[in-house]
Amino acid sequence: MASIQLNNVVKKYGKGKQELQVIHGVSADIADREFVVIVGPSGCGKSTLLRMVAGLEEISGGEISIGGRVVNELEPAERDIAMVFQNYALYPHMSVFDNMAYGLKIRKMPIAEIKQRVDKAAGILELGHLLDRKPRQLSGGQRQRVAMGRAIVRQPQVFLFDEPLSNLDAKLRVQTRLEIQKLHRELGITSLFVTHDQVEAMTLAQRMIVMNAGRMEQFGTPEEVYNRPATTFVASFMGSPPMNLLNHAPNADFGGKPGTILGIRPEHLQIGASGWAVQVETLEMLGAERLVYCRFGDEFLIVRTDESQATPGIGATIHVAPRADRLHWFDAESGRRC
Ligand SMILES: Nc1ncnc2c1ncn2[C@@H]1O[C@H](COP(=O)(O)OP(=O)(O)OP(=O)(O)O)[C@@H](O)[C@H]1O
Repeated sequence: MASIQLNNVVKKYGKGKQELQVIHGVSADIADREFVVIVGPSGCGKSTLLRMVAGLEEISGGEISIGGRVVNELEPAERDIAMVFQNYALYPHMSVFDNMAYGLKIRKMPIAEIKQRVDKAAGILELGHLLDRKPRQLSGGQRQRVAMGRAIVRQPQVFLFDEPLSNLDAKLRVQTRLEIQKLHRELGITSLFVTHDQVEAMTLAQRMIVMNAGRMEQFGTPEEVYNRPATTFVASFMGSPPMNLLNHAPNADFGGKPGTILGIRPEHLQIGASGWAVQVETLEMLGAERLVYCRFGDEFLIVRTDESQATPGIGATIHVAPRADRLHWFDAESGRRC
């Protein structure tokens, strides 16, 4: 059993005048066997949070527990975790087998058991035919699988992934994403996965932690985060193109109170005979779907349509109506969902 508890975790770098707080009290309960993605823009503190769980960064305040045991003071090797990094960190002069076996050898595990574990991991990751190769003789995707194999053979309580797919091309990322999902289904090891890519987060996560500037904005399933974003930050970070956030123009039409922001996703706006009069500024043709960028008073509105609708011309005035059951309201000052 390896749940992970983050209890008001704080991280500060530097001392005195140089002090910089980068994590501002993050709390989250991650269940045994759960796959949780930490997502947020560059610099929001997601790697720092992961490295604190790993024991690679000291914790400035709060508590981290793994499997019910407080690990604040424990060395990385004592935490029963395995980490997969973005740059794979393979030993170039060692074969694939030796790269996967290395961590077990230094723990003085009997060679027969090492062989059995490496063979099993190589089977799961389809690396069996590559065990004699050196890393330079592998593709990027294969190297990434070796890095995962090295984590698997340890049979840890927890997997920590730090942007492991960011060096792969688009096609390989999708494929490796599917492999990681399969791996998690088969092994059921509690996993924390860091990415700045919201598509990766939506597709991999059972639940996700959305971070912004060192704070947790929301912790929920992909559906919750997409359908009920807790803040304007989450609303605009998750979803491409982002949710439209309108400050004033149409609020009164829907009984919006002063000091509120109306959120509406581009796919929940319908072009028709009635609704808000907006002016088309640009169009983006994305194969099956189209994005219509409109000027709406002094605000901007993105509408997502498809080939079933006539494409409006640039400069035209069109009418768009939001789906009344898909409106989101946020407090203008705090940005929090009302
Ligand atoms: N050793 C350090 N000393 C001082 N500040 C640091 C140190 N390491 C990271 N930071 C700062 O902490 C903040 C969070 O960094 P972190 O690497 O966790 O962000 P991130 O969300 O993982 O970003 P990225 O996606 O770019 O890797 C940043 O502002 C960064 O500049």
